[in-house]
Formats: sequence, C-alpha cells, structure tokens
Amino acid sequence: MAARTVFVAGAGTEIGKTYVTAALTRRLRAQGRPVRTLKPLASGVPPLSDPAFAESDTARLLDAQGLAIEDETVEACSPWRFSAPLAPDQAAALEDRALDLSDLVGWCRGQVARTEETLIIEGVGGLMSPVTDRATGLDWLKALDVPALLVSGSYLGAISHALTACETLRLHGVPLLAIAVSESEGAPAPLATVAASIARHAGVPVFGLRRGQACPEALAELV
Ligand SMILES: Nc1ncnc2c1ncn2[C@@H]1O[C@H](COP(=O)(O)OP(=O)(O)OP(=O)(O)O)[C@@H](O)[C@H]1O
Ligand SMILES: C[C@H](N)[C@H](N)CCCCCC(=O)O
Ligand SMILES: [Mg+2]
Repeated sequence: MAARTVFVAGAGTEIGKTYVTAALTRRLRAQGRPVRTLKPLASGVPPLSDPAFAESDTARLLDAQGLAIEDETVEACSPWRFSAPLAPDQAAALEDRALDLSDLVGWCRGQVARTEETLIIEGVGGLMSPVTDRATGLDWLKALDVPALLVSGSYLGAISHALTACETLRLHGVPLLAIAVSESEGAPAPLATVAASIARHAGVPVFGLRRGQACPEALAELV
C-alpha cells in the first residue's frame, strides 16, 4: 500500500516514534525521495534559545530533514509547542493556553493539501494520549483520514501495548501500514522475538529496529 501521508502513532510515549520518524526521513532522502516531516503538536519543548532544545523532537526531525534549526523552520514543523513534559492538554493549561482539535486538524489538512513530497506526521505520546481537553490522538488521526505507522518498544509489556493499539486502529477503521518495533534499552527479550510475536497477531508487516539502527529499506518502501 503506497501512501503520500503517514501518521506515526505510538503504542506509548517515549518508545521511539521520533527515532523511527527521523530514521525513515533519512532513509527516504537517501533514496532520493523528497520528504517533509512534521511534529505539529509537541510537549516538553524548551525555548529555541535553551541549549536543551537540541534534544527536542522538533530539533531531531529538522536535523533529519537537513534543515537549519531556526525560528521559521521550528514554527513550520511544530506550530504548537509547550514546555512541560506532560500530556499536551496539561502542558497547555500550565501556560494558560488551550488547543482546539479543529485548529490542529485544519492546519494538518492544509499541510497535506499543499505538500507535494511524502509527508510524515509524528503524533504525540501514545495513540490515545489526550491532545486537548476533549480529544485524543486517535481523534486527530481519524480526522486526518491518513494511514498510520505504529511504533512500539520491545520492553516487557510492549507486545500487549502494540496489539492493543493495533486493535484500536482496526476497530476505528484506520489503515495500518506497518509496525516498527524500536528496541528498548535493557529489554529482557531479544528484539527479533518481540517483533515476531507482534507479527503473529497483528496481520501487518512488522520491522524491528535495533538500538542505533537505520530504517530498513523495506519499511521505507511501504511509505
Ligand atoms: N532504536 C533506537 N536506537 C537508539 N535510541 C533509541 C531507539 N529508539 C528510541 N531511542 C531513544 O529513546 C528515547 C525515546 O525515544 P523517542 O524520543 O523516539 O520516543 P517518542 O516515542 O518519540 O517519545 P514522545 O512520546 O516524547 O514523542 C530517545 O532518546 C531516543 O533517541
Ligand atoms: C512529554 C512526553 N515525552 C510526550 N511529549 C507527551 C506524553 C503524553 C502522555 C500522556 C498519557 O498518555 O498519559
Ligand atoms: Mg517523539
């Protein structure tokens, strides 16, 4: 299944979405395929003037695209940025701000409409992490009507988290291109064993990414 826009959803938070998104972006560029990568909504992002900004999802994704890290590129990649490393609705409340799902969806639809390159959109947290007071990441993904790439870890418990997310996507009619299992630090089972277990139940292609590994060519070819 070929797709021009892909939404990178997580089976959880801090499990490798940005790692996989950046690796996929680099792989597509290496294959000569133009790509644009966005993290529209990000929490835990310090100001650009803070050296810690370099560790943010936005900085990592701009770097993967070979773009300079400056006000304009940051704003174009991640228009909604909040400082607190919390669910976005909580992080927004701490700044006396609020986010409306229709604004987020409208902005993303605009990007889909005007982007000619392959477009990759990283979600936030896990599939059903709240993005606003009333909406979750699943609501955001459904409103965009684009296929998902699910990223999971390989920690103990990751198989159930990945399959639960898969089943939720299936029940909600969201096409799932593939699952990328990003190896978790200190995972007790080999990556290949976890990936094979997820694959037996998921019914979609599953790719394991070892620590530090580049994006498999076969995964990039599905996008
Ligand atoms: N396969 C991997 N190899 C090396 N490091 C990895 C790998 N997967 C994840 N990491 C590291 O683990 C940490 C968490 O990963 P990452 O930031 O990609 O998670 P995330 O799912 O995008 O989190 P968030 O929910 O905050 O967006 C990062 O430091 C990242 O570089
Ligand atoms: C701060 C973190 N890295 C992410 N940006 C936000 C994760 C929100 C998770 C909320 C939840 O599902 O409980
Ligand atoms: Mg991330």
